[in-house]
Amino acid sequence: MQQKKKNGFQIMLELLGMIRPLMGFMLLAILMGCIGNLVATFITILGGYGLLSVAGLYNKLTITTIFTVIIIFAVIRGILRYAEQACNHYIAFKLLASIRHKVFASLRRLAPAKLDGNDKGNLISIITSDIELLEVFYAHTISPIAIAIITSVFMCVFIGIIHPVLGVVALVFYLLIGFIVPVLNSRRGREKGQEYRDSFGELNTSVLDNLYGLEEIIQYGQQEKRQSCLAKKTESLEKIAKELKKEESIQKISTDWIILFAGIAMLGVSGYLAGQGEIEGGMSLIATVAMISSFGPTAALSALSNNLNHTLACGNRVLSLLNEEPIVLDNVTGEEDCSGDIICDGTTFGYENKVVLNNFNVTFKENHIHGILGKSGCGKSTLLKLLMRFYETNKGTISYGKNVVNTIKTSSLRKNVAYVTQETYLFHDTIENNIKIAKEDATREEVIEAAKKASIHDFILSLPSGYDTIVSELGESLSGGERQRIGIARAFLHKSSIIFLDEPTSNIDSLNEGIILKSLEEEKEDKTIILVSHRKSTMGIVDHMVNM
Ligand SMILES: Nc1ncnc2c1ncn2[C@@H]1O[C@H](COP(=O)(O)OP(=O)(O)OP(=O)(O)O)[C@@H](O)[C@H]1O
Repeated sequence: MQQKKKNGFQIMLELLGMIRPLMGFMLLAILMGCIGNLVATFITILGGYGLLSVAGLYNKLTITTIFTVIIIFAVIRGILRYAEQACNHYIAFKLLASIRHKVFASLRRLAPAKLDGNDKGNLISIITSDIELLEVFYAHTISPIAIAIITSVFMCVFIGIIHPVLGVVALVFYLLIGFIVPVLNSRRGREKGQEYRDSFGELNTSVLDNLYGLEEIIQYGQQEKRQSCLAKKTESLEKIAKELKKEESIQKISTDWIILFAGIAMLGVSGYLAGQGEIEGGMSLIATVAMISSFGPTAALSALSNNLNHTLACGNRVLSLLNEEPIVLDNVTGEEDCSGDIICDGTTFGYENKVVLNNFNVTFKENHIHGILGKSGCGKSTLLKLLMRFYETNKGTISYGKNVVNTIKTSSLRKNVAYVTQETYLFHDTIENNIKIAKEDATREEVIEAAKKASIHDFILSLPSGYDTIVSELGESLSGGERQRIGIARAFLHKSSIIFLDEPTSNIDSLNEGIILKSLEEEKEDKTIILVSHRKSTMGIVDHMVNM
């Protein structure tokens, strides 16, 4: 899957676009955050006024009033903080659920062609951890940015009322901490953030690869090599994580240092202004306290830039998946009729730059059994995939009767064609449900009838719970031939007028093969069957042979 190069701002805008339905909650969170943070700042400022009052330098409010207001502010701060966080998390988890739906819909749209050969580990890390990390963006990024801007403007005005020069000093430091440090920091760490997410996906792919190939690894003594390969990937991930942590430390140290310097600068400038008689001496203390105590939101913004690289890299991977264009678009309004001969007319097709079929012509007559022979890799399975419209031809046409395949409604095509692939995948469910995925409303009798035709009924009855046996309980103990026969039972149950079978009997003994072939022959009266096989015995039943 191709990831588009986008800058952080573009990614943020796209992620923000998704928040529209929950805008009310977001504004509420920002409002509560602003009031909460200002209240927290004013607790310290009021403390400053309290000190001045005790020293006899301030007399507009009594110390009791100041103390009472501080307590009220503290309670308000607690309530608002809780409500703000609740609001942000409500938005984040609602959005994560909706993004997950969109990602699954997108995978459905892209399957099978775009997902063919795609590294599944990477997809898994997008679906799980990348989406999960977007929580940071929705719950801990958007409102802090807005809160930092609003509270900083408010504090600049407050300090500016004491003296405009002090307002400008405050503005300079807010900009330094809330804008310049995060921008520089995220610029340094952007590539690293993307690199970290990509390496994480690669590690997932490797782990999956090793788990699937466990037997081959043991058989050919590849354990050490594979282990060292995994260790290398883990080490490189750790290296990137360390570098990101280093950037984070630099950011933290520089922010703390600037806050300290801001306090000193404010004290110096306000002290100078007090010395010049421009402001009262006590106001110098208030301006300094206001400056130091108001850095919470801007400092949080600065700290955000560490995670922002990670978050935006995740956002980019999720958005790339959502925006990916499928190779074949489903036809939702087309023809329903798939009856008639299946005709390939000048069919030409290639994967990327590799031509597999070149001007291929054939007619598969209706209600006949057709065999396809050809050396390995010549394109037999590819032809079946084209007939299923998993891919589209580059030139020439494929038609079912009078209808060209891409004018046929995709759901009709799927309903009218049963396709047994070389690998039958069994889901973690009962044997019955595994067969019933071909026809969800099938009765037990229909399932048994299909299983008998596929010569798997007796085997199923020999299992501890028969048709109710859970496949995962059997683990790997189902043989290749048993899996294949379950796949064939699905095709019989599907009750479609067309059946494509790709090497259906490659793992099946001749006795069971005989039963299946006999069942297929019985079906041919009203079915078009296309069989790909290297086995002479299987080809014995075909009416028409195509040599590719
Ligand atoms: N998704 C894909 N992307 C790129 N190349 C592919 C893809 N699928 C198959 N191929 C290539 O296309 C060619 C035809 O593959 P195909 O599976 O159709 O052959 P086949 O005749 O069915 O082989 P076999 O008899 O071994 O099953 C092969 O060279 C294969 O490597």
